[in-house]
Order: sequence, then structure tokens, then C-alpha cells
Amino acid sequence: MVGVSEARWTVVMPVKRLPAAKSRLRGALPGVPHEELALALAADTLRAVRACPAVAGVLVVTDDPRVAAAAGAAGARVAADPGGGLNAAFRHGAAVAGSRSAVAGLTADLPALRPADLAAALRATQGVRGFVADAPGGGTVLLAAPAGAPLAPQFGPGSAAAHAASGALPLAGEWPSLRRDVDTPADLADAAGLGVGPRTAALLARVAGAVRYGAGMQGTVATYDASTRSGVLLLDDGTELAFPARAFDASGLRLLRLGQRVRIERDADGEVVRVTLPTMA
Ligand SMILES: Nc1nc2c(ncn2[C@@H]2O[C@H](COP(=O)(O)OP(=O)(O)OP(=O)(O)O)[C@@H](O)[C@H]2O)c(=O)[nH]1
Ligand SMILES: C=C(OP(=O)(O)O)C(=O)O
Repeated sequence: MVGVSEARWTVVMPVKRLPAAKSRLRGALPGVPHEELALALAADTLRAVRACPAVAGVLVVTDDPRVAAAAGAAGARVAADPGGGLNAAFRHGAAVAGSRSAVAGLTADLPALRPADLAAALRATQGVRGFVADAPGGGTVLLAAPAGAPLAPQFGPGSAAAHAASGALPLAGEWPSLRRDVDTPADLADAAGLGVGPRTAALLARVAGAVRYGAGMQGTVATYDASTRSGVLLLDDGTELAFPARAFDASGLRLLRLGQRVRIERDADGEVVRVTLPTMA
């Protein structure tokens, strides 16, 4: 049980402008706009931080209007990005938080983060400046400084070694959900295995749905009513699937014959949006 006195950390979370953010992830989720993915990663990170009992407040440092709106809606304060890169953003956030606050700088790409892992890592600082390396070990996901001590962030390539060299204590817990930052598609798959927050999960489900129900699916026409332009398809796995008039209208066909082989396009909700001949583009 965490006492009220433990809820004393201000978490500073910088988020890059979405069009430029998470560039190594561009195209990771086919059909999902990149900015949606970058926003979902930050929103799920923020959600877990807000749910952490050790956290008194969150300060998101960003120039992105969508991130700022989402952060405000989630109960975080927002500070404008001062420019000058990630460490400048962390320093600015720490300055806004003020020297009377214990400040934890956290990257915003931790969609699998569990509040308990963050709470345990913050507890492990034991009043000294400390950091948590990312899963590969070379980077940093969390840098925490007690009230009155400068955060002195040195994020960037090789930041774990830089933080250790600066005198910060390497915090040695497992905390897999905290260490799992998402920079690449492989990291995203790894995070999915740990279990991601709802925004990222929804995007993963959208892609899974598109793959499952994608343009490759075929079946035959079981019933077709020319007066309503709707009917039922028999899928190759034996299941039946109704299609509405608009799915037929989208095909450009004049009629369907019973037993005719068709290609089926469905949306992520499984709704048939288009029925075409297998030979049609
Ligand atoms: N406010 C702010 N946040 C930043 C800046 N640079 C990086 N960040 C954030 O810092 C965190 C860690 O940065 P990276 O993992 O390098 O993320 P990134 O720069 O968005 O991703 P890549 O383009 O793939 O390098 C992410 O949450 C970024 O949104 C910056 O200049 N300003
Ligand atoms: C900025 C950093 O993140 P990444 O290595 O994920 O880009 C860092 O680890 O210091």
C-alpha cells in the first residue's frame, strides 16, 4: 500500500512534434497514419504515469497541438518545447516543475508501462539521483532526481553510460514494462507481448483486423437479392457472411450469380465494404 506521502514525484515527459516523432517506426503498422501511432504511444505512457500512486503531477513538454490537447485531457500540465532537442526539453520541464519537487524525466515511448513498475523504480531511488536503462541497455527511459538536485539529463545515444558517468545511480530492478521503450517495429512487437495500453492496442487490433479481413479473403455467393442488392456469402472456412447493398454498389458489378466466386473486402470491424470479382483490382 502506497501512502499519500509517496505521491510526490513530478514526471516530466517530452514529446516531439508528431510528424517528426518516432521516425524509426514509420510504416510499422500498415494503414495506420504514423502520427496516430506516435500519439498512441505517448498517450498510453501518460495514462500509466497518471495511474502511478507515486506521481503527484505530470508535465508534458511539447509543441504538438494534438499531444498538448491529449495531455491536457488526461490531466497533465503542458509546457512549450523550448527547442534545442530532448535534453533542453527535459531541463525546461524540470525548471517549470521547480526545485522543490522531485523530478522524474521519462521518455514518452513506453506503451506497455505499468504503474507498479514505475512506482517501484521511483521507490528504488532512495533519495538519490538515479536512472533506469532501456531494455537493450544502452539508452535511458527514466532519470530521477530528488528535490533540489539538478536533473542534468544526458539523453541520446549511449545515455545510460553518460548518466552513470555523471554520477547517477543505475537502478537495478527488472521492471520490464518500464524498460521497454519502442523505437523500432521489433520493439513494438515486444511491447505488444508485454501488453500495451488501450490506444496502442486499438491500433494493433486495427491492423490485425485488416490482415484477417483483408483483400485476400474469398468466398462464393450463397444468396443474392437483386431488389435489395444485398445477400450472403459463404466463406472458404464454411462461415456465412451477410453483405449490405453498399458493399455490392462499391463493386461496380451489375449482378451476382449464386455460386459465383468473389473477393471480399472488410473493414477492421469485420463489416463487408466491397464485393468484387477475384480478377478485379
Ligand atoms: N519535446 C521534445 N521531445 C523529444 C525531442 N526529441 C525526442 N523527444 C521525445 O523523447 C522521447 C525519446 O526520444 P526517441 O526515442 O529518440 O524518439 P524520437 O526522436 O521521437 O524517435 P526517432 O525519430 O525514431 O529517433 C520520445 O518520447 C520523443 O517524443 C525534442 O526535441 N523535444
Ligand atoms: C533518447 C534516448 O532514447 P532512444 O535511444 O530510445 O532514442 C535515450 O535512450 O537516451
